Amino acid sequence: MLFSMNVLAYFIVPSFFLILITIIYLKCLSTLSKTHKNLPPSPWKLPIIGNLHQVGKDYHRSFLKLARIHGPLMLMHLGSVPLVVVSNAHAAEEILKTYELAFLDRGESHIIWKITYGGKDIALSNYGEYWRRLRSIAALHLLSNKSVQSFQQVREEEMTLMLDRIQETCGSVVNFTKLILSLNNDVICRLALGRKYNGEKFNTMVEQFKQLVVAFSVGEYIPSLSWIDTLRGLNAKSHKIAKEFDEFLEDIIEEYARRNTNESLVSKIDMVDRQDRSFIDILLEKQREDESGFQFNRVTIKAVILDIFVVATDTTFTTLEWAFSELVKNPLVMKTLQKEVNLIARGKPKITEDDIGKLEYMDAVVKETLRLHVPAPIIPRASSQDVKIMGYDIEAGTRVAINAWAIGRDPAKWEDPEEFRPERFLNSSFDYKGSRFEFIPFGAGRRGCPGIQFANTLIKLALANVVYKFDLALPRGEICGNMDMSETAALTVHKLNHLLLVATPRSEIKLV
Ligand code: HEM
Repeated sequence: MLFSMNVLAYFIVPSFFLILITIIYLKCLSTLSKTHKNLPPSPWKLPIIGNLHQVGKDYHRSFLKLARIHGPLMLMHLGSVPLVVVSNAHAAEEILKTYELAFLDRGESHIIWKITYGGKDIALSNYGEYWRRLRSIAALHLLSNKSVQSFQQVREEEMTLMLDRIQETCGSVVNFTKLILSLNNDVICRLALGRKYNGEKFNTMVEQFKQLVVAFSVGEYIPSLSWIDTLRGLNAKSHKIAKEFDEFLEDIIEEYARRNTNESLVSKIDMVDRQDRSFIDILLEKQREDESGFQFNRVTIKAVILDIFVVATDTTFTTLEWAFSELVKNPLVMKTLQKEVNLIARGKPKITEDDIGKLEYMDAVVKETLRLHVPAPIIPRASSQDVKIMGYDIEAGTRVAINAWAIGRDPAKWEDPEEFRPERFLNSSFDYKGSRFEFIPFGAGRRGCPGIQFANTLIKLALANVVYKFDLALPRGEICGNMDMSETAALTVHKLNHLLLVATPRSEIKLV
């Protein structure tokens, strides 16, 4: 007993204090080194929730409001998650170009990961070999110029259907929002899945999926409170939607796989040469061909299709909706565009895809729409290493939100930024790829959008043909200048209220 008391007195107690002092010392050292870091300016924050209370539903606006006080590179804390918000072209250039390699990840997001097979798609997978392989398959075989051209017939057929629907309204009110939405969905379904899916069940499934992508998850920012998500039913809901989508895609892929197995070798060769193969056809073929050991399985195919479906439909649809709205709101712009389209069409019944490249003013109208109504207001990235940006330390694992919406209307770069003036893009060096960082609707660099050509072709084809064939006006003689342009933030920034227009066929005289 005496011996054990001695051991306690001479060894254990001093050792315990020694360990305690070492821990405290190391903790102090790490805090000291952290505080010695030159972190970007931050808004004040509350315990546990950090800056969450300062971010509204239209987060791009909340971020800009705070950036006006704290600067173009601002560090926030959403719960326990550090987030750097980038709000001007110079800071965006540092992230997307100068130190691009440090910012090629997306960061992991609970709910989205659950419904996208754990980030196995192109848009969410972190930078690395898996992403590189997927991205190159998409760029070379799904979204290349050649591939986009091969779907010309699908686009033109769907566009003709839309024009016929407008024609049938005989000058009464048309819901343009619904028209554009169905044009987009039908084109993308036919390209990605091989046929149209637009029944009530399918539309609800897509809508619920999009809502989940932007659903606020408490557990994501405050892990200790993740039980709230379970209580709110968010986890169950995401599980249900993921399962529904998975079964839907699984059935389609299985149908394709069965069909391919039954086909003779000759018809398989025919398939490769066919111009209208769907993305599933192409992906299954890439899976069969792959001998590199690349992890290309059913899940990969489903994730890629899901990706394209979600990113392609909403962004392209939103751009068209805003473009038509701005054209109606600005009659002079509409007139100039109609003049250009008439000149190129020379009385032909329709504008074709071959005409589109000649429409310079149209290009400026699309760019101005994307500047003022950038569909994806925030470009998400994450840092994979410690790096210094504009003299500030950004730690590895920090999420980054590039506020493309704020950058597109920065008065330091744009004269009268709130005005819709396509002329500012005429004879300018702006392209869609983000070579000038005050205009980055498609992001920039290695992770920039691979769907630019795909989106642009459909947007310009639809715009050109509608304004060529119809004069558009607001219903009940409403005045264009007072047009409702309120926004709502969902997966992308939409018009809050549907776009209702009256379309009058243009007379033959006006078309030549
Ligand atoms: C107006 C239409 C569109 C806009 C404004 C848009 C915008 C964007 C933006 C901002 C990004 C992130 C870029 C970055 O991190 O630098 C992105 C990524 C992506 N977009 Fe688009 N997009 C559009 C249409 C499309 C279409 C039609 C497709 C496919 C058919 C598509 C496929 C993708 C994919 C796969 C990615 C992920 C790229 C990666 O992470 O490597 N997008 N898009």
